[in-house]
Amino acid sequence: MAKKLLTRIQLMAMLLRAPEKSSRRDTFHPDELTHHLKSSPSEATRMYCIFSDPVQHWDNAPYSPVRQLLQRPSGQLEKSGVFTLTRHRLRLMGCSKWRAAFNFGHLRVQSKLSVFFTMIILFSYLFYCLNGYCDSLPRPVFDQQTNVQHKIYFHDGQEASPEQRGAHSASPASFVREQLLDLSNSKVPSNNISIANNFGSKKFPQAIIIGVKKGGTRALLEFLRIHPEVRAVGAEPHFFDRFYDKGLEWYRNLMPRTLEGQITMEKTPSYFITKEAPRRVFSMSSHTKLIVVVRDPVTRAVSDYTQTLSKSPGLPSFQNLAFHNSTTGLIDTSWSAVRIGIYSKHLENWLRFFPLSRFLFVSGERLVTDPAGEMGRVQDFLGLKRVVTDKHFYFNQTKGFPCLKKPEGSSRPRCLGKSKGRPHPQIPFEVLLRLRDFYRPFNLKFYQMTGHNFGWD
Ligand SMILES: Nc1ncnc2c1ncn2[C@@H]1O[C@H](COP(=O)(O)OS(=O)(=O)O)[C@@H](OP(=O)(O)O)[C@H]1O
Repeated sequence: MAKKLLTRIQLMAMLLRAPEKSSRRDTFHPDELTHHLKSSPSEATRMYCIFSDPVQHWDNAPYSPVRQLLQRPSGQLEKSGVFTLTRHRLRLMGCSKWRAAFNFGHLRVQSKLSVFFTMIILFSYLFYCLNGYCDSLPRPVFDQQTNVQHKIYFHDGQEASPEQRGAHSASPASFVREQLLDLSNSKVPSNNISIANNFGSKKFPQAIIIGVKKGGTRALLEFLRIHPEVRAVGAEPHFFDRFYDKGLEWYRNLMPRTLEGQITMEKTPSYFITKEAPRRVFSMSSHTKLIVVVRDPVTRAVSDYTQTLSKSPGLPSFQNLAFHNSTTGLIDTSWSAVRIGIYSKHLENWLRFFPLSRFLFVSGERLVTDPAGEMGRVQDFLGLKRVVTDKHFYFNQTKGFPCLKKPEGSSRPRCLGKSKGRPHPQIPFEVLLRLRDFYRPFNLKFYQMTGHNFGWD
């Protein structure tokens, strides 16, 4: 038993070895060769013999057993022949290179066991994939949900402040590492690589969640992904702001495959504040549906700051960044955390290309207090059946947010990751008040533009 196991291991090692040089032809005797050819077939392995010079080997193999084996049914000798032989026999024939595969028909119990275990591993892998877990292989797409410093730098095309920049490792490698880390931390199921996804085709998104940063965009996307007719990229592609020069085909390739009737989606909240984004999206398709998750700009700014602070603990205080001068109370609109919240300004830019009917404004607050209600509106807007309903949500007391009973690709309940729903630092009341005053006219304008009072004032 042990000996046979050893032989098997030797054989395995042999198969894994680099191609060998043939042994010299004059080292064998015809009788010896015949003896080898008669040996037990159970030891046999299907060998693919590749001759460096087939004609020469043919000429130099005058012994009939060898000749029979080498000769193809057509009588022609080919560069690559298939034989049932042991390694030793192949050496004798002067194979210069060879490859091998197990001849299952001849395997004994131990081998069958190893085949059995291999099959178990394969089936487990298949099962795992079909459940959507194996599609998180590294892809050329980046998620920005917790990549704070990166977002400060790129989110609105503005450079970060020196402190923020100092904390940010701007190298592409670290960026990718952070992005992948973020994806794995948040356990966001992604859709790109999956055995189950090999059907359908990759299409440009018909609907995009274009904003706003810290509005609740991740929650919305994850809720939507429960819908069987929605397929979405898990990570944020950032095509229309950062990677536009990669071209539309690059972008389309990031998309998951969809079947007839399914909607392709993506979310990149920085599109909303990117000047060039409306024109770019429009030139991809003027029919693109645009979803904007908006949240009270004051809370949004604090949320944005909280995220930055979590990555750069040495960050100046909120009020230091929010005000040009704390005594005059002049708001610094060049700080992205403040500027993103001027929704009416950004919307104006989009309305130059898209009619209002192409937009859906989702309330970030209602997405927390009434996720099913808000999801109903979203599904209607996308022309989908109302599949995602209140039965999909439960309120997690510890998290303080609604969570999914059964997210996509999982049978277990799941809340969003730690980067969502972080406790905010205490900001002085008068600072918040001043900021609220600042936003009021912009909010009113935004209510008028959208025909929806979000009740932030
Ligand atoms: N269900 C649920 N679970 C957790 N968090 C939720 C949920 N619904 C909305 N939110 C709010 O989403 C805020 C983060 O917004 P985004 O996902 O748009 O952030 S990001 O721009 O992608 O970084 C996040 O902001 P913070 O509370 O400041 O962390 C949440 O308030």
